[in-house]
Amino acid sequence: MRYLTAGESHGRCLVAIIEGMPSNVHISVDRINEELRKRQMGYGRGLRMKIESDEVRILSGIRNSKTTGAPISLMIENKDWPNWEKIMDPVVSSSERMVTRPRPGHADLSGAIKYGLKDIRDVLERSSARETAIRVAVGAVAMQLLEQFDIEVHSHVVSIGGIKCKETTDYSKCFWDIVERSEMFCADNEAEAKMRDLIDKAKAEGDSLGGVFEVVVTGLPIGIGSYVQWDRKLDARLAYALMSIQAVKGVEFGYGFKAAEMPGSMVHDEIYYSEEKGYYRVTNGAGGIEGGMTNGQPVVVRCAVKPIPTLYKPLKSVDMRTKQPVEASVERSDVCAVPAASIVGKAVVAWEIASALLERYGGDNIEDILRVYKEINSKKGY
Ligand SMILES: Cc1cc2nc3c(=O)[nH]c(=O)nc-3n(C[C@H](O)[C@H](O)[C@H](O)COP(=O)(O)O)c2cc1C
Ligand SMILES: C=C(O[C@@H]1CC(C(=O)O)=C[C@@H](OP(=O)(O)O)[C@H]1O)C(=O)O
Repeated sequence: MRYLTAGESHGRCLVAIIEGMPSNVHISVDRINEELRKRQMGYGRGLRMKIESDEVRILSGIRNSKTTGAPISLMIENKDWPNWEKIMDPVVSSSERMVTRPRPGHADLSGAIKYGLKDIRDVLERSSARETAIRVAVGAVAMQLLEQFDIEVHSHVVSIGGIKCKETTDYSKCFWDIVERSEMFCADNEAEAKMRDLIDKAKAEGDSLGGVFEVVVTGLPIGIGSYVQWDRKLDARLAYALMSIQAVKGVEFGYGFKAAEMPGSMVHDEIYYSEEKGYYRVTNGAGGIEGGMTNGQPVVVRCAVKPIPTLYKPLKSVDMRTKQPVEASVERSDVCAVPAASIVGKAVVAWEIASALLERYGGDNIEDILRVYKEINSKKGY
């Protein structure tokens, strides 16, 4: 499967085209909108989230709530568009609110130089994480394919600005209920309260914060992904997808960077076999992936998100018109978007897992794929 997105942050809308989705998969629009709603949540977001109330419109490829096998096109309208219509007009030129003071940490400076753009607006409009709204819609379609196989994708906030949640490896349904009830997607109320205070402090000081989120995929069979070619390794594909999220600066699986400090005897997950379970493990240091393939354990991947680049107390910059020292531009911004990023993470992981699953079990319609899937996975051992 593949998809592309288009659209500017303050343009009319965002769109995506999905290609290669099998037919007869039941798709609930409410389920997509639920993910879109969650992406808008999280303490620390700016005023833009009060303007937007994202809802997907399905333009093609789904009829009577089922995929037809044809390309699926999705659209989300920007409610902010009427406020930007003059500035963003595709035909009539406007020099209103030109941006010439690049923000350190954003795409502004390199983007303007690379594309030869005088107005940084032409960079920020597309580099903006507004684009992640449509990626979440795409991911919510992939999640509904995975649900046919009882594969679930979840995410939660692990830390913000250095404040960490209690560690957990309990990925039972009840854990997810707790996370879903929290505005910050954090399962630790005490930590969440401290995170909110820290966000208030950063906001008052004109600063911003980053953090860490974790995505967990449960219900996976052995053998999704492959070791035979570099670009088919599932961990590599997931890392690529996650690193493509605006502000994600690090990815680790299982014990991740900690494994580099531990002996092999404590890192690797010993192998057991029983008639009832087949091959199984009792630990998950590998984060569910060995040799670029799922090993039957939950996939556990964490992402480091850097602090938001736009600061209300701006950093030093240079005006690209005059080359004089100035303060970086600031229009409006989030202070912290780690909870939102965790929902985007969940979406891109769902997409990669769904794509790799289809490569493993093939088929043009969901019934054929499920038949092959059940036949292969009914064998407990080899
Ligand atoms: C959900 C989300 C919301 C974001 N909101 C903002 C924001 O309000 N202001 C800002 O400067 N950056 C924001 N960012 C981060 C920038 O988009 C990102 O840092 C920028 O595109 C540069 O890309 P890079 O950080 O991956 O190098 C956000 C990121 C995410 C994931
Ligand atoms: C619009 C979204 O996030 C935006 C991401 C973003 C950036 O630079 O990445 C900058 C801000 O844009 P604006 O200046 O319009 O407020 C955020 O609000 C969104 O997440 O839907």
